[in-house]
Amino acid sequence: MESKKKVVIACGGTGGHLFPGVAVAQEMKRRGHTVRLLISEKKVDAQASAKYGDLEFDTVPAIAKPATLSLKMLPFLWKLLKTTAKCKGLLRKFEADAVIGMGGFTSLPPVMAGKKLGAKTFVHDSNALPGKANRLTAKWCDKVLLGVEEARPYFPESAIEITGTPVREELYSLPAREAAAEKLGLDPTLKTVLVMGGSQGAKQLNSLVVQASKAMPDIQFIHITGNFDHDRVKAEMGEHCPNHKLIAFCDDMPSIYAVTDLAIMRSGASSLSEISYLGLASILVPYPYAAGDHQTKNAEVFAAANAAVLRQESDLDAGMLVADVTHIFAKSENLEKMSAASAALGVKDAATRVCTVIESL
Ligand SMILES: CC(=O)N[C@H]1[C@@H](OP(=O)(O)OP(=O)(O)OC[C@H]2O[C@@H](n3ccc(=O)[nH]c3=O)[C@H](O)[C@@H]2O)O[C@H](CO)[C@@H](O)[C@@H]1O
Repeated sequence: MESKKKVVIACGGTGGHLFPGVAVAQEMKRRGHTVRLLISEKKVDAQASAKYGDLEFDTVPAIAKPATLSLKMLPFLWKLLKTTAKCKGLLRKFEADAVIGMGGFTSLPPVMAGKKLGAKTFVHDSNALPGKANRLTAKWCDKVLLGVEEARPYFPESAIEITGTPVREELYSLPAREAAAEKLGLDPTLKTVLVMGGSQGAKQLNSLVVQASKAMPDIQFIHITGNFDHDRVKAEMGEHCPNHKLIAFCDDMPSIYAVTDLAIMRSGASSLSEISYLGLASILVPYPYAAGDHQTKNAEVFAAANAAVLRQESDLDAGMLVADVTHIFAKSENLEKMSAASAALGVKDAATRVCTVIESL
Protein backbone atom coordinates (compact mmCIF):
# COMPACT_ATOMS: atom_id res chain seq x y z
CA MET A 1 0.00 0.00 0.00
CA GLU A 2 1.08 3.60 -0.74
CA SER A 3 2.75 5.06 2.39
CA LYS A 4 1.13 8.20 3.77
CA LYS A 5 3.33 11.29 3.82
CA LYS A 6 3.63 14.52 5.79
CA VAL A 7 3.92 17.33 3.27
CA VAL A 8 4.68 21.02 3.78
CA ILE A 9 3.44 23.38 1.06
CA ALA A 10 5.14 26.80 1.00
CA CYS A 11 2.84 29.15 -0.86
CA GLY A 12 2.96 32.63 0.65
CA GLY A 13 3.15 36.10 -0.80
CA THR A 14 0.36 36.43 -3.36
CA GLY A 15 -2.88 34.71 -4.40
CA GLY A 16 -0.95 33.42 -7.41
CA HIS A 17 1.15 31.23 -5.12
CA LEU A 18 -1.35 30.61 -2.36
CA PHE A 19 -4.30 29.20 -4.31
CA PRO A 20 -2.33 26.54 -6.27
CA GLY A 21 -0.84 25.58 -2.88
CA VAL A 22 -4.36 25.20 -1.45
CA ALA A 23 -5.26 23.07 -4.50
CA VAL A 24 -2.28 20.75 -3.87
CA ALA A 25 -3.16 20.56 -0.16
CA GLN A 26 -6.77 19.63 -0.92
CA GLU A 27 -5.72 16.81 -3.24
CA MET A 28 -2.98 15.49 -0.92
CA LYS A 29 -5.48 15.43 1.96
CA ARG A 30 -8.03 13.65 -0.21
CA ARG A 31 -5.38 10.99 -0.81
CA GLY A 32 -4.89 10.52 2.93
CA HIS A 33 -1.65 12.48 3.43
CA THR A 34 -1.13 15.08 6.17
CA VAL A 35 -0.43 18.61 4.97
CA ARG A 36 0.63 21.94 6.44
CA LEU A 37 0.74 25.20 4.48
CA LEU A 38 3.32 27.90 5.11
CA ILE A 39 2.09 31.35 4.11
CA SER A 40 3.43 34.84 4.76
CA GLU A 41 2.35 37.25 7.48
CA LYS A 42 0.92 39.61 4.82
CA LYS A 43 -2.73 40.68 5.09
CA VAL A 44 -3.45 39.34 1.59
CA ASP A 45 -2.45 35.81 2.69
CA ALA A 46 -4.61 36.02 5.83
CA GLN A 47 -7.58 37.18 3.75
CA ALA A 48 -7.11 34.55 1.04
CA SER A 49 -6.62 31.62 3.45
CA ALA A 50 -9.49 32.55 5.81
CA LYS A 51 -12.08 30.37 4.11
CA TYR A 52 -9.95 27.19 4.20
CA GLY A 53 -10.63 26.37 7.86
CA ASP A 54 -10.14 22.65 7.20
CA LEU A 55 -6.46 23.21 6.28
CA GLU A 56 -3.64 23.98 8.70
CA PHE A 57 -1.55 27.09 8.13
CA ASP A 58 1.62 28.48 9.73
CA THR A 59 3.12 31.86 8.92
CA VAL A 60 6.71 32.72 8.09
CA PRO A 61 8.07 36.18 7.23
CA ALA A 62 7.74 37.22 3.56
CA ILE A 63 11.11 37.53 1.85
CA ALA A 64 11.83 39.67 -1.18
CA LYS A 65 15.23 39.73 -2.85
CA PRO A 66 16.55 43.19 -3.82
CA ALA A 67 16.46 43.65 -7.60
CA THR A 68 20.14 44.61 -7.83
CA LEU A 69 23.31 43.74 -5.96
CA SER A 70 23.58 46.38 -3.27
CA LEU A 71 23.98 46.76 0.49
CA LYS A 72 20.33 45.74 0.76
CA MET A 73 21.51 42.18 0.07
CA LEU A 74 22.87 41.98 3.63
CA PRO A 75 19.50 42.33 5.43
CA PHE A 76 17.98 40.00 2.79
CA LEU A 77 20.58 37.29 3.47
CA TRP A 78 20.18 37.73 7.24
CA LYS A 79 16.39 37.38 6.96
CA LEU A 80 16.81 34.35 4.69
CA LEU A 81 19.01 32.59 7.26
CA LYS A 82 16.77 33.53 10.18
CA THR A 83 13.60 32.40 8.37
CA THR A 84 15.27 29.16 7.23
CA ALA A 85 16.13 28.43 10.87
CA LYS A 86 12.50 29.09 11.87
CA CYS A 87 11.29 26.80 9.04
CA LYS A 88 13.66 24.05 10.19
CA GLY A 89 11.99 24.17 13.59
CA LEU A 90 8.51 23.96 12.05
CA LEU A 91 9.47 21.14 9.70
CA ARG A 92 11.13 19.13 12.51
CA LYS A 93 8.07 19.50 14.71
CA PHE A 94 5.80 18.40 11.87
CA GLU A 95 8.24 15.59 10.88
CA ALA A 96 7.91 16.61 7.21
CA ASP A 97 8.75 13.99 4.56
CA ALA A 98 8.45 16.43 1.66
CA VAL A 99 8.41 20.20 1.05
CA ILE A 100 7.03 21.86 -2.07
CA GLY A 101 7.52 25.57 -2.81
CA MET A 102 4.92 27.18 -5.07
CA GLY A 103 7.20 30.05 -6.13
CA GLY A 104 8.57 33.39 -4.97
CA PHE A 105 11.38 34.08 -2.51
CA THR A 106 8.96 33.40 0.37
CA SER A 107 9.05 29.72 -0.70
CA LEU A 108 12.84 29.59 -0.59
CA PRO A 109 13.50 29.23 3.20
CA PRO A 110 11.04 26.35 3.71
CA VAL A 111 12.48 24.41 0.76
CA MET A 112 16.06 25.14 1.92
CA ALA A 113 15.13 23.96 5.42
CA GLY A 114 13.58 20.80 3.96
CA LYS A 115 16.74 20.06 1.98
CA LYS A 116 18.94 20.50 5.08
CA LEU A 117 16.72 18.10 7.06
CA GLY A 118 16.81 15.43 4.33
CA ALA A 119 13.17 15.79 3.19
CA LYS A 120 12.25 15.41 -0.50
CA THR A 121 12.07 18.87 -2.08
CA PHE A 122 10.03 20.22 -4.99
CA VAL A 123 9.29 23.54 -6.65
CA HIS A 124 6.29 24.33 -8.81
CA ASP A 125 6.43 27.18 -11.33
CA SER A 126 3.25 28.24 -13.07
CA ASN A 127 4.69 30.94 -15.37
CA ALA A 128 5.91 30.80 -18.97
CA LEU A 129 8.96 32.78 -17.79
CA PRO A 130 9.88 31.28 -14.40
CA GLY A 131 10.80 33.37 -11.38
CA LYS A 132 14.36 33.85 -10.11
CA ALA A 133 13.68 32.15 -6.77
CA ASN A 134 12.49 28.98 -8.48
CA ARG A 135 15.41 28.96 -10.90
CA LEU A 136 17.75 29.13 -7.92
CA THR A 137 15.90 26.49 -5.89
CA ALA A 138 15.62 24.15 -8.88
CA LYS A 139 19.42 23.69 -8.92
CA TRP A 140 19.29 21.45 -5.85
CA CYS A 141 15.73 20.28 -5.30
CA ASP A 142 14.51 16.81 -6.34
CA LYS A 143 11.87 17.74 -8.93
CA VAL A 144 10.70 20.87 -10.74
CA LEU A 145 7.00 20.85 -11.60
CA LEU A 146 5.94 23.18 -14.39
CA GLY A 147 2.62 24.75 -15.29
CA VAL A 148 3.47 25.16 -18.98
CA GLU A 149 5.93 23.72 -21.52
CA GLU A 150 7.29 27.21 -22.29
CA ALA A 151 9.18 27.20 -18.95
CA ARG A 152 11.13 24.03 -19.80
CA PRO A 153 14.32 25.71 -21.12
CA TYR A 154 14.99 27.37 -17.76
CA PHE A 155 15.43 24.18 -15.73
CA PRO A 156 17.59 21.03 -15.70
CA GLU A 157 15.83 18.61 -18.05
CA SER A 158 16.25 15.59 -15.76
CA ALA A 159 14.31 17.28 -12.92
CA ILE A 160 11.32 18.48 -14.97
CA GLU A 161 7.75 17.20 -14.76
CA ILE A 162 5.05 19.08 -16.67
CA THR A 163 2.01 19.02 -14.40
CA GLY A 164 -0.02 22.12 -15.20
CA THR A 165 -1.09 24.44 -12.38
CA PRO A 166 -3.69 23.03 -9.97
CA VAL A 167 -6.91 24.90 -9.29
CA ARG A 168 -8.82 24.81 -6.00
CA GLU A 169 -11.42 22.03 -5.70
CA GLU A 170 -14.34 24.48 -5.40
CA LEU A 171 -13.73 25.28 -9.09
CA TYR A 172 -14.13 21.64 -10.20
CA SER A 173 -17.86 22.18 -10.56
CA LEU A 174 -19.46 25.63 -10.68
CA PRO A 175 -22.90 26.63 -9.37
CA ALA A 176 -25.71 27.18 -11.91
CA ARG A 177 -25.51 30.55 -13.68
CA GLU A 178 -28.96 31.68 -12.44
CA ALA A 179 -28.16 30.89 -8.78
CA ALA A 180 -24.76 32.57 -9.01
CA ALA A 181 -26.23 35.67 -10.69
CA GLU A 182 -28.87 35.97 -7.99
CA LYS A 183 -26.22 35.71 -5.26
CA LEU A 184 -24.14 38.44 -6.92
CA GLY A 185 -27.10 40.69 -7.73
CA LEU A 186 -26.64 40.26 -11.50
CA ASP A 187 -28.97 39.52 -14.43
CA PRO A 188 -28.29 35.96 -15.70
CA THR A 189 -29.62 36.80 -19.17
CA LEU A 190 -27.09 39.54 -19.93
CA LYS A 191 -23.66 38.99 -21.45
CA THR A 192 -21.26 39.31 -18.50
CA VAL A 193 -17.66 40.49 -18.41
CA LEU A 194 -15.42 39.72 -15.42
CA VAL A 195 -12.72 42.32 -14.75
CA MET A 196 -9.89 41.13 -12.52
CA GLY A 197 -6.89 43.30 -11.81
CA GLY A 198 -4.56 40.90 -9.98
CA SER A 199 -2.78 41.40 -6.70
CA GLN A 200 -0.29 44.12 -7.58
CA GLY A 201 -2.44 46.91 -8.91
CA ALA A 202 -4.41 47.72 -11.97
CA LYS A 203 -5.27 51.39 -11.55
CA GLN A 204 -5.10 52.25 -15.23
CA LEU A 205 -6.89 49.09 -16.33
CA ASN A 206 -9.59 49.66 -13.70
CA SER A 207 -10.16 53.21 -14.97
CA LEU A 208 -10.26 52.16 -18.63
CA VAL A 209 -12.90 49.52 -17.93
CA VAL A 210 -15.06 52.06 -16.07
CA GLN A 211 -14.99 54.31 -19.15
CA ALA A 212 -15.60 51.39 -21.52
CA SER A 213 -18.56 49.95 -19.61
CA LYS A 214 -20.42 53.26 -19.88
CA ALA A 215 -20.34 52.81 -23.66
CA MET A 216 -21.75 49.25 -23.45
CA PRO A 217 -24.97 49.54 -21.37
CA ASP A 218 -26.31 46.17 -22.62
CA ILE A 219 -23.35 44.26 -21.23
CA GLN A 220 -22.90 43.76 -17.50
CA PHE A 221 -19.56 44.02 -15.73
CA ILE A 222 -18.50 42.33 -12.51
CA HIS A 223 -15.31 44.08 -11.52
CA ILE A 224 -12.82 42.97 -8.84
CA THR A 225 -10.85 46.15 -8.18
CA GLY A 226 -8.43 44.95 -5.48
CA ASN A 227 -8.76 46.24 -1.89
CA PHE A 228 -6.40 49.15 -2.53
CA ASP A 229 -8.27 50.64 -5.51
CA HIS A 230 -11.92 50.06 -4.61
CA ASP A 231 -12.80 53.52 -3.25
CA ARG A 232 -11.02 55.32 -6.09
CA VAL A 233 -12.81 53.26 -8.78
CA LYS A 234 -16.15 53.73 -7.02
CA ALA A 235 -15.66 57.51 -6.99
CA GLU A 236 -14.59 57.47 -10.63
CA MET A 237 -17.65 55.44 -11.64
CA GLY A 238 -20.11 57.94 -10.14
CA GLU A 239 -23.71 57.29 -9.17
CA HIS A 240 -25.63 55.72 -12.03
CA CYS A 241 -23.91 52.63 -13.48
CA PRO A 242 -26.48 49.83 -13.19
CA ASN A 243 -24.47 47.53 -15.49
CA HIS A 244 -21.23 47.74 -13.50
CA LYS A 245 -20.80 46.01 -10.15
CA LEU A 246 -17.66 46.51 -8.06
CA ILE A 247 -16.12 44.08 -5.56
CA ALA A 248 -12.92 44.84 -3.60
CA PHE A 249 -11.91 41.20 -3.06
CA CYS A 250 -13.94 38.08 -3.80
CA ASP A 251 -13.82 34.92 -1.71
CA ASP A 252 -16.41 33.21 -3.92
CA MET A 253 -14.70 32.82 -7.29
CA PRO A 254 -16.93 29.86 -8.30
CA SER A 255 -19.99 32.17 -8.39
CA ILE A 256 -18.06 34.83 -10.28
CA TYR A 257 -16.81 32.38 -12.89
CA ALA A 258 -20.29 30.82 -13.21
CA VAL A 259 -21.68 34.08 -14.62
CA THR A 260 -18.62 35.05 -16.70
CA ASP A 261 -18.79 35.00 -20.51
CA LEU A 262 -15.55 36.92 -21.07
CA ALA A 263 -12.74 38.00 -18.73
CA ILE A 264 -10.68 41.19 -18.97
CA MET A 265 -7.72 40.62 -16.71
CA ARG A 266 -4.04 40.63 -15.88
CA SER A 267 -2.15 37.52 -17.00
CA GLY A 268 -1.09 36.11 -13.64
CA ALA A 269 -0.51 32.38 -14.01
CA SER A 270 -3.07 31.22 -11.44
CA SER A 271 -5.90 33.23 -12.94
CA LEU A 272 -4.94 31.87 -16.35
CA SER A 273 -4.92 28.30 -15.08
CA GLU A 274 -8.43 28.90 -13.73
CA ILE A 275 -9.92 30.42 -16.89
CA SER A 276 -8.39 27.67 -19.03
CA TYR A 277 -9.64 25.00 -16.62
CA LEU A 278 -13.10 26.52 -17.09
CA GLY A 279 -12.72 27.27 -20.82
CA LEU A 280 -13.26 31.03 -20.60
CA ALA A 281 -12.30 33.54 -23.29
CA SER A 282 -10.27 36.59 -22.27
CA ILE A 283 -8.74 39.94 -23.11
CA LEU A 284 -5.37 39.91 -21.35
CA VAL A 285 -3.61 43.09 -20.22
CA PRO A 286 -0.30 42.05 -18.59
CA TYR A 287 0.88 43.86 -15.45
CA PRO A 288 3.57 46.07 -17.04
CA TYR A 289 5.96 45.98 -14.07
CA ALA A 290 5.94 42.21 -13.42
CA ALA A 291 9.45 40.76 -13.04
CA GLY A 292 11.04 40.18 -16.45
CA ASP A 293 7.67 41.09 -18.03
CA HIS A 294 6.64 37.48 -17.34
CA GLN A 295 2.92 38.29 -17.59
CA THR A 296 3.40 39.14 -21.27
CA LYS A 297 5.01 35.71 -21.77
CA ASN A 298 2.03 34.09 -20.00
CA ALA A 299 -0.43 36.03 -22.15
CA GLU A 300 1.43 35.18 -25.37
CA VAL A 301 0.71 31.48 -24.78
CA PHE A 302 -3.02 32.25 -24.72
CA ALA A 303 -2.92 34.72 -27.61
CA ALA A 304 -0.93 32.31 -29.82
CA ALA A 305 -3.60 29.66 -29.24
CA ASN A 306 -6.38 32.18 -30.11
CA ALA A 307 -7.78 31.77 -26.61
CA ALA A 308 -7.26 35.46 -25.79
CA VAL A 309 -6.71 38.92 -27.21
CA LEU A 310 -3.44 40.35 -25.85
CA ARG A 311 -3.32 44.11 -25.21
CA GLN A 312 -0.46 46.03 -23.62
CA GLU A 313 -1.67 48.62 -21.12
CA SER A 314 0.57 51.32 -22.63
CA ASP A 315 -1.24 50.97 -26.00
CA LEU A 316 -4.73 50.50 -24.65
CA ASP A 317 -7.58 52.99 -24.46
CA ALA A 318 -11.26 52.64 -23.57
CA GLY A 319 -12.27 52.74 -27.26
CA MET A 320 -10.11 49.71 -28.02
CA LEU A 321 -11.64 47.81 -25.13
CA VAL A 322 -15.14 48.63 -26.39
CA ALA A 323 -14.16 47.47 -29.89
CA ASP A 324 -12.63 44.20 -28.60
CA VAL A 325 -15.59 43.32 -26.37
CA THR A 326 -18.11 44.26 -29.08
CA HIS A 327 -16.26 42.18 -31.67
CA ILE A 328 -16.01 39.10 -29.44
CA PHE A 329 -19.71 39.26 -28.53
CA ALA A 330 -20.83 40.10 -32.09
CA LYS A 331 -21.09 36.44 -33.16
CA SER A 332 -21.56 33.52 -30.81
CA GLU A 333 -18.94 31.57 -32.78
CA ASN A 334 -16.25 34.16 -31.85
CA LEU A 335 -16.74 33.45 -28.18
CA GLU A 336 -17.13 29.71 -28.74
CA LYS A 337 -13.84 29.47 -30.65
CA MET A 338 -11.94 31.40 -27.97
CA SER A 339 -13.53 29.37 -25.19
CA ALA A 340 -12.64 26.08 -26.88
CA ALA A 341 -9.06 27.27 -27.42
CA SER A 342 -8.85 28.31 -23.76
CA ALA A 343 -10.18 24.93 -22.59
CA ALA A 344 -7.58 23.18 -24.75
CA LEU A 345 -4.84 24.94 -22.72
CA GLY A 346 -6.31 23.86 -19.39
CA VAL A 347 -4.86 20.90 -17.51
CA LYS A 348 -7.79 19.22 -15.81
CA ASP A 349 -5.77 16.78 -13.73
CA ALA A 350 -2.96 19.14 -12.63
CA ALA A 351 -3.56 18.50 -8.89
CA THR A 352 -3.40 14.74 -9.48
CA ARG A 353 -0.20 15.08 -11.50
CA VAL A 354 1.53 17.19 -8.81
CA CYS A 355 0.52 14.79 -6.04
CA THR A 356 1.59 11.73 -8.03
CA VAL A 357 5.10 13.20 -8.42
CA ILE A 358 5.32 13.95 -4.68
CA GLU A 359 4.11 10.45 -3.81
CA SER A 360 6.58 8.84 -6.21
CA LEU A 361 9.72 9.95 -4.31
C1 LIG B 1 2.08 41.10 -10.30
C2 LIG B 1 2.68 39.77 -10.25
O1 LIG B 1 3.88 39.60 -10.38
N1 LIG B 1 1.81 38.76 -10.03
C3 LIG B 1 2.24 37.38 -10.03
C4 LIG B 1 1.59 36.58 -8.90
O2 LIG B 1 0.22 36.47 -9.08
P1 LIG B 1 -1.04 37.28 -8.59
O3 LIG B 1 -1.37 36.93 -7.19
O4 LIG B 1 -0.86 38.70 -8.92
O5 LIG B 1 -2.17 36.75 -9.59
P2 LIG B 1 -2.66 35.39 -10.20
O6 LIG B 1 -3.46 35.80 -11.33
O7 LIG B 1 -1.58 34.41 -10.48
O8 LIG B 1 -3.59 34.78 -9.04
C5 LIG B 1 -4.65 35.45 -8.49
C6 LIG B 1 -5.48 34.43 -7.72
O9 LIG B 1 -6.32 35.12 -6.82
C7 LIG B 1 -7.67 34.70 -6.99
N2 LIG B 1 -8.53 35.82 -6.63
C8 LIG B 1 -8.35 37.03 -7.22
C9 LIG B 1 -9.14 38.10 -6.86
C10 LIG B 1 -10.14 37.91 -5.88
O10 LIG B 1 -10.88 38.82 -5.52
N3 LIG B 1 -10.29 36.68 -5.33
C11 LIG B 1 -9.51 35.62 -5.66
O11 LIG B 1 -9.70 34.52 -5.14
C12 LIG B 1 -7.77 34.29 -8.44
O12 LIG B 1 -8.89 33.44 -8.62
C13 LIG B 1 -6.40 33.61 -8.62
O13 LIG B 1 -6.44 32.29 -8.10
O14 LIG B 1 2.06 35.22 -8.98
C14 LIG B 1 1.73 34.54 -10.20
C15 LIG B 1 2.23 33.12 -10.08
O15 LIG B 1 3.62 33.09 -9.98
C16 LIG B 1 2.33 35.29 -11.38
O16 LIG B 1 1.98 34.68 -12.59
C17 LIG B 1 1.84 36.73 -11.36
O17 LIG B 1 2.38 37.44 -12.45
